[in-house]
Amino acid sequence: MQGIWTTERIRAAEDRLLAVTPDGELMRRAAFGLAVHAAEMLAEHTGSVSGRRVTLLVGSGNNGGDALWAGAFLRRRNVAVSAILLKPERAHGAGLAALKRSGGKVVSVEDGPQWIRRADLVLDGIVGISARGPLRADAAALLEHVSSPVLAVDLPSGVDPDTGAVDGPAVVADRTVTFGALKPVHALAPASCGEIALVDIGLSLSDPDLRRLDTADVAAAWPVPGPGDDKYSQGVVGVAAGSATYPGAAVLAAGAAALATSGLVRYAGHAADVVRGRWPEVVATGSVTDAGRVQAWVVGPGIGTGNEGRDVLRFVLGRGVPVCADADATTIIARSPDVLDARDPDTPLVLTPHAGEFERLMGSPPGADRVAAARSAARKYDAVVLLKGHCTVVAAPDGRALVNTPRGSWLATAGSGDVLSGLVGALLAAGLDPWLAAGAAAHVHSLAGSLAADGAPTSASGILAAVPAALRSLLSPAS
Ligand SMILES: NC(=O)C1=CN([C@@H]2O[C@H](COP(=O)(O)OP(=O)(O)OC[C@H]3O[C@@H](n4cnc5c(N)ncnc54)[C@H](OP(=O)(O)O)[C@@H]3O)[C@@H](O)[C@H]2O)[C@@H](O)CC1
Ligand SMILES: Nc1ncnc2c1ncn2[C@@H]1O[C@H](COP(=O)(O)OP(=O)(O)O)[C@@H](O)[C@H]1O
Ligand SMILES: [K+]
Repeated sequence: MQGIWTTERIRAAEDRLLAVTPDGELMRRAAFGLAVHAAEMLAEHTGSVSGRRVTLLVGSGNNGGDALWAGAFLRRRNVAVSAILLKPERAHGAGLAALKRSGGKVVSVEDGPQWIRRADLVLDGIVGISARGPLRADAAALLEHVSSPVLAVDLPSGVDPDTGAVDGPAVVADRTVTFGALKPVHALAPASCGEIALVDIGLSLSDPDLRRLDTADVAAAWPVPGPGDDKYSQGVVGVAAGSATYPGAAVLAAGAAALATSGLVRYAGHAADVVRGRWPEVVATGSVTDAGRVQAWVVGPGIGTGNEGRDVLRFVLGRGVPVCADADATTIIARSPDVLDARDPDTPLVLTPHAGEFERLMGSPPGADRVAAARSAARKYDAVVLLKGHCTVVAAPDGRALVNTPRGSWLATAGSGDVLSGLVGALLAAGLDPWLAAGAAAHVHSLAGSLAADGAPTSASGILAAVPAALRSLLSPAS
C-alpha cells in the first residue's frame, strides 16, 4: 500500500530532518534528483542533453530554490539554463548564487516568454507545498507560452497540494519529481502531474493520511478458491437491481458479481428473465423475499426510487449481511433516512455515490476536498463511502481513506457504475473488510476499463467483459 501524507505532515517531517542535516543538504539532494530527471527528459524528447536549453520558472520559495540548484547541476552537463525569477528580490539566495556561478542566465519576467518558447524543457519551480490559492497573475501569464515538455518540481504549480483541485491556470506536467513522500496532489490530480517520480531525501514518515492500493495489495486481497471450497463457501452474493423497463443495470451488476469471484450469484427483481438469459449461472427470482440466503447484497442500480425500491432496500438492510447500496438506493437513503433503521449497526454498509448522489446524501456537493467530503459522509452514515469521479475516494467511518487513481477517463460511460457495484458486492460476500473491498473493486474496475478501452471508447459491457483479463493480470501476471 502506498502512503500519502498531507503537506502539514510533510513539513513537520522535513523540519525534524532539517534539524539534523547540514544546511542546504536536503535541497541539494532534491535538486540533484531533479537534474537527473531533467536530463533524462531532454534525452527522451530531443535525443541529447549537452547543448539543449532548459528554462526555469522560479518562485520565491524553496521550490524555486530546488529549480535553481537543479539548473546549476544541469550546467555541468553543458545544458544552457535560463531562470525567470518571479520575485528577484526573494529568490532563493544560495540557489541563485549556484546557478550564476555555473554560468546560468537570469532573465526578467518581461523577457520570460521568449525564453520559455525556445526551451527544450521547462522546469516549474513556481510553488511547492506552501502554495496557497490560485496562481498569481504574473506566474499564470508565463504558462501561456509553454509548449515544450514540463517537469514539475515537487508538484504542478496551480494545483492545490492537499486536494488536487485546480482553480484557474495551472501547470500540466509531463513528469512531476517529488521529494521524500507522495502528497495528496499526486494521487488526486494525475492529469496535472503526468508521470510521477519520487526522490528519496531521507524523510521518515509513518501512519499515512491517505493510501493508494497497489497491484500487489489487490492481488493479495482478491479471493481465490482453494481445494476445499465449493460454490457456497466463497460467499454467495445477492443482486437486487434493474426493472422490467430497465433490465440493463441488473445484467451488468449481476454479471460483474459473477465474474469477480468464483461461487454463486443470486438475482432478485423484475429483470429475472433477462438476467437468466444473459447469465444462465445466476439463480434468478422475482423478489428479494424469496431469493434465498446470501452473504452480501448489492442493491440499487435501476430499482427506482419509489415505494417498491424502498421496500427492497429496507428488506436487504435487515438481513444482517453486508450491503453495497448504489445508485437509486443512495437516493432512497437520502430521501428516507429512516430506511437505515432496518440495518443492524454491526453489519457493513458501503455507499457508492457519484457527485450528484453525494449531494443528495449530504445536502451539499463534495467540493474541492473530496477526501474530506468522503470522510464526513462515512462518519454521518457510519458506512464506507466510495465517492465516484475521475479519482475515486474510499473512506471508512474510522477515518481511513484511500484514492484510486484512474488510468484515463474511459470509465465515464453509462452503466459503468453498475459493474463497479457488482464487484464490490462480490468482495463483501467473500468477507473482505468493506473499505478494502471497495478500494480493490475500484482498482479492478479501472484496470478493466483501461484494458477494454485500449485507447478507444468502450462501454459498460466492454468493461464487464474485460474483468477476467484484469483479474488475470493481477492474479496470474505473466512472468
Ligand atoms: N523544507 C525542506 O526541507 C525541503 C523543501 N523542498 C522544497 O521546498 C518546497 C516548499 O518550499 P516553501 O515552503 O519555501 O514554499 P514554496 O511552496 O516553494 O513557495 C511558497 C511561496 O510562494 C508564494 N506563493 C504562495 N502561493 C502562491 C500562489 N498561489 N501563486 C504564486 N506564488 C505563491 C509565497 O511567497 P510570497 O510571494 O507570498 O512571499 C510562498 O511563500 C517544497 O515543495 C519542495 O519543492 C525541497 O528542497 C526538499 C527539502
Ligand atoms: N472522468 C472520469 N475518469 C475516470 N473515471 C470516471 C470518470 N467519470 C466517471 N468515472 C467512473 O465511472 C463510473 C461511473 O459510475 P456512475 O456515475 O454510477 O455511472 P452509471 O450510473 O452510468 O453506471 C464510476 O466508477 C466513476 O468513478
Ligand atoms: K512546482
